[in-house]
Amino acid sequence: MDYLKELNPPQLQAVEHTDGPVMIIAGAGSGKTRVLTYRIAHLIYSKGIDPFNILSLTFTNKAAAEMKHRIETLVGLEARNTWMGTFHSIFAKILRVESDKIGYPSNFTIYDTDDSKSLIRTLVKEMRLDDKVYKPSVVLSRISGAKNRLISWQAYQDDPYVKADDEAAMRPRMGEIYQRYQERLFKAGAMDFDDLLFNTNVLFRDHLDVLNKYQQRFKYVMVDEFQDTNISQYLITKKLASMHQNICVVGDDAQSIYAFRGADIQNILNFEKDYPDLFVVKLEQNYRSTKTIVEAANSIIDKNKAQLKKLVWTSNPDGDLIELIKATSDNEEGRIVATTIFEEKNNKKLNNSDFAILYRTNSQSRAMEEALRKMNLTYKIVGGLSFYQRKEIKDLMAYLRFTVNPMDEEAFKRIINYPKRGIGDTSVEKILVSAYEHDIPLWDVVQNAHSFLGGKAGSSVDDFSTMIKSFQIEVERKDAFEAASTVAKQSGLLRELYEDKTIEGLNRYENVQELLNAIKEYVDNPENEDKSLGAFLQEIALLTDNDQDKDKTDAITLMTIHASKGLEFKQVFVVGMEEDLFPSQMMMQSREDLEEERRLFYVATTRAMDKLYLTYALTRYRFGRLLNCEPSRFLEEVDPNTIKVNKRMASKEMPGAFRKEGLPGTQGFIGIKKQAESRQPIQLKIHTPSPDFKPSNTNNLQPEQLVEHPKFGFGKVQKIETEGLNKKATIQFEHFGEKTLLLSFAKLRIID
Ligand SMILES: Nc1ncnc2c1ncn2[C@@H]1O[C@H](COP(=O)(O)OP(=O)(O)OP(=O)(O)O)[C@@H](O)[C@H]1O
Ligand SMILES: [Mg+2]
Repeated sequence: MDYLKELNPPQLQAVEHTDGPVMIIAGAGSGKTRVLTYRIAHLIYSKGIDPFNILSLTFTNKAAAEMKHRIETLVGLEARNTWMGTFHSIFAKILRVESDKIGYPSNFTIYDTDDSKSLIRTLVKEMRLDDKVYKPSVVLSRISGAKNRLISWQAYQDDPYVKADDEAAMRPRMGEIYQRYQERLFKAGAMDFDDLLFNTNVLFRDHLDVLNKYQQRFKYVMVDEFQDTNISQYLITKKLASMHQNICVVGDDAQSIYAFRGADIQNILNFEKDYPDLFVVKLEQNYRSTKTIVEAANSIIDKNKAQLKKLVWTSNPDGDLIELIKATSDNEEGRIVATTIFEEKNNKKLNNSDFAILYRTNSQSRAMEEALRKMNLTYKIVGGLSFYQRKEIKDLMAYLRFTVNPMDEEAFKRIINYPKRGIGDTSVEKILVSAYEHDIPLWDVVQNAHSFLGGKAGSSVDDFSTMIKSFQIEVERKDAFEAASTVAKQSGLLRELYEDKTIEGLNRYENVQELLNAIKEYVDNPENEDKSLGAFLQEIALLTDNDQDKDKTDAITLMTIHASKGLEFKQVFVVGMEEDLFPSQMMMQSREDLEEERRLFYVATTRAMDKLYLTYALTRYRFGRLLNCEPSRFLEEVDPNTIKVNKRMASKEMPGAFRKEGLPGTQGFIGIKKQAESRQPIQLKIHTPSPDFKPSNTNNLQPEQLVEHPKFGFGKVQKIETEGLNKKATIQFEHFGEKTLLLSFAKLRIID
């Protein structure tokens, strides 16, 4: 076959070894995803396997769509019939068919994070607990963590260690909330994201006939990004493949970046134990990036202790050195990135889509966006506050959800009095409480609410339920688009938005129209067999933030590093390379955390094909304050032979104010500049803190005291000044000269 020529010998081996368990653990850009794609094509084309018998699990829906598309070009339209998608979307599809086995309606709702938090907030209130202690996000992450480890609420409550943990955290009633949360979800005919995995496990555990059906169906199982599967995902996959044992997993332990969500590197190690006759393939040649980038990435990941050693090399050209760019502020960082893209585009005749800007946290996009807009560069943000998280969209979606599943409590809360129909919070609470306490389905209570509400509120609720019933008839008779259009109009939602003539109001109106467009597109797409509203809603609930690049115009991609996994771009900017931002301050509790941050840095650098830029700012607005920043320790870990300081920017004069201030972090990198220009290996004079380094309380710091700074080393305090709310210390450092540091940010150890 011709397409097999597009593979190197080990890749070919992996593609042709179709039967029995196969594992490929290999570095970034070595063609793991390509192997999976070609393997599926090969199964269909050469082995005559029915695409319906092939299951492949990808990390994002976007990755699945891309793979499908590629397979289609290799073997034709038949490829559409393979089962391909994220764990969540595939399992939701199965659960929809089998829901009755676990007591759920087939049109169950999928709660997103906001719905889950809102439910938790309600529960905490009902239980009269302090919502500062039982913060919805904290409670949810605790529940989510338990579910990802397949700990049911019963097991949770019975486990003395878990209990002790919660008691230590002053949350003794956590187990009870978990229980109530599950009960309420069940009553609402709803599952949260974690339930999609948890309940699939339950389904397969308790219904062997169902398991057997899917085991027979999935003769071939494949998993991409295997390093980021959690135990719950792994168990389901293993069960599904256990009949035919034709399972192929590919991944890279160096790119495992979801430990905080329960992903477990242990899965890779267990895989060898679970399948003793495992066929292991090594891929070592990187096809994606230049030599410089591959060497830099290798030098970064080398610093991690916990990793499976592997070789990554490339026969690609050396390419340009990595450019290190220093900016005085986050806004200047944005401007430099935008200007550089503008110039590179013109010089090298590149498209916008050849560029990506990657950051550690979503909020960093703002400065980038402003700068790109000023230069008229088209961009798209992947993730962040996405279309489907906007209020007006959630409102209409809630109407649609409630019509399809009138037990959906969170949808109910959103729409019962929106647009306003004179039903106050007390009435709503009464409805919810009677449903909950008397264990009557919410919809039944709503339909009979006039009996206990009376007055205006009672008749309003009556009108509401009559309206919903008329929507339900629409949904039964019509396709998703027609039904949704009726709902948008007759609920009063469109009118409400239409009457708001402010720019924001107009935008919201257009957004709702845009949602209707999307539903139309869904209905018109021949690939979607089920054109019902229920089917559309399920598809939307499973769209992860990472998938929403609907518009296909040529745009620069802005995204978090987490979302960039598996992707590649000609030129990549990793911005905000600063201590406390990347590595993230939030995530730095232990050595393992630092290693996970480093793997994230490895993922970021390995997205680049031709050119990589690392940028940092000396000041940045965070948490509503202007902070001084230090360059990230990761910058020192990159092989100095692969990096240079961007000369144009380095020679640019910094504004006077910054020069005088003598901001921390500048000195070491001026060192870099000189040496990089003469192409010598870079030696940074950054101080290594004493092993017992612990920042002291500097409230009473006095002149003449001796201090240690983690980067600048030892120094003597010259003077202390107060400016507004900020206290500054001028310190004479042994090797770094005099520096003025803001005491609220500088980490100093007082030496007594
Ligand atoms: N044998 C090959 N010949 C030519 N190009 C190849 C070959 N193998 C892989 N590539 C190309 O190299 C790039 C990286 O491949 P791929 O995305 O499959 O790598 P990966 O190992 O999945 O990377 P990641 O770890 O980042 O997910 C792609 O553009 C792919 O088309
Ligand atoms: Mg890949």
